[in-house]
Amino acid sequence: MTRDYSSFLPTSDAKPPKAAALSPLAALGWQPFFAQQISVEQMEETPPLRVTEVHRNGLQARGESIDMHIPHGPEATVGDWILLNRELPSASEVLERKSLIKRRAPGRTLGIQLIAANLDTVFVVSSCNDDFNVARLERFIALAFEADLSPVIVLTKTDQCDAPDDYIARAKAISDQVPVVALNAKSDAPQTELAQWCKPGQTVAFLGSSGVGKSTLTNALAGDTAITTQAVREDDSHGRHTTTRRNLYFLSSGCAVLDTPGMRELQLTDNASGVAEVFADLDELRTQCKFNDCKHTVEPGCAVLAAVARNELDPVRLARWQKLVAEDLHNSATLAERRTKDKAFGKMVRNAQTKKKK
Ligand SMILES: Nc1nc2c(ncn2[C@@H]2O[C@H](COP(=O)(O)OP(=O)(O)OP(=O)(O)O)[C@@H](O)[C@H]2O)c(=O)[nH]1
Ligand SMILES: [Zn+2]
Repeated sequence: MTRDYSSFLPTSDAKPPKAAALSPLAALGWQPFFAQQISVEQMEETPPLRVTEVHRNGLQARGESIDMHIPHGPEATVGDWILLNRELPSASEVLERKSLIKRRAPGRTLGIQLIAANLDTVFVVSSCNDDFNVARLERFIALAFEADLSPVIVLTKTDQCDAPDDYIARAKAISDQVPVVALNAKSDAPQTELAQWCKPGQTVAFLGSSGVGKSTLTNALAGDTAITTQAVREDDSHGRHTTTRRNLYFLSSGCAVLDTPGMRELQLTDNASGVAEVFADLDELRTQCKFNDCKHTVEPGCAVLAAVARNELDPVRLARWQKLVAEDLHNSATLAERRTKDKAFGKMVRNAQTKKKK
């Protein structure tokens, strides 16, 4: 039997297939992961809204034909989905997150800052110049892995650099799980080079220090979508006002982009598995050390030090790994201590109150 496949072949006047039209919610990044958390009745009663901005006095959130301010209440960050409580918006519920980027709050000794929720891809941006710093890239990548995200390294300003290949090689050496893209952010390159991660219905973000080209990349992806960078005034840890921004933009292509301010200080906390994933080889090697609690400094039978001695491991990279592990342990421990103290204090207060009532 001969089969006729002609109906599957493109006809001579075939036009390129159009991107499937997204529903209004899908265009905001609504995905099956969120839909399965609520019933159709709940969708009507408490419509889902996506948090597009975080302000000092609340959140800005958008849904189907809704764009509104939500007063403080839900513990949400940019990218979160909340179920709007129409009577009491501040009591709106936050849906379970697909991914969450957090860091230790800068300045303050304790506390966690939620940076972005429900991203699909995070672009870790650095430039082919003095900004380039392997330790900082590893830090951002550990943060992304810990957040359940697949990171991509983007190296900008290739047009201002004589030897971008050197930067590209160093970036590629960080992890074989992380693709590296090098480009001139001010050209057409971002649209094509980043296209595979910026599909309709996806949410992406750019993370990196100030001046590496995050806004330039956002604008390049936006094409003709007008993007106005809105400055948001926030209190910093010392009660001073600082101008920051963290906005989620919805591009006409159907992709959502989060533009974050430059982050130089990035302290990891509760990030052990993210660090282990970046340094997967070292994490494997350490299991072969003679002692379980080996610090890989002077111990006999240390498999890590043996690899250094055989020139199979760069001691500088080892030092970076040890620093991140130590920092994460320290920050996670102080936070856990604080939580225990808070609990103990709460109990003491409750006890005192019950005694008073008696
Ligand atoms: N030549 C060249 N200039 C670039 C490139 N990427 C960014 N720039 C320029 O670098 C400067 C900083 O870029 P921004 O996009 O504002 O950097 P940012 O990361 O958003 O910085 P913050 O807003 O401070 O976090 C701007 O003047 C850009 O035009 C690039 O690939 N090539
Ligand atoms: Zn060891």
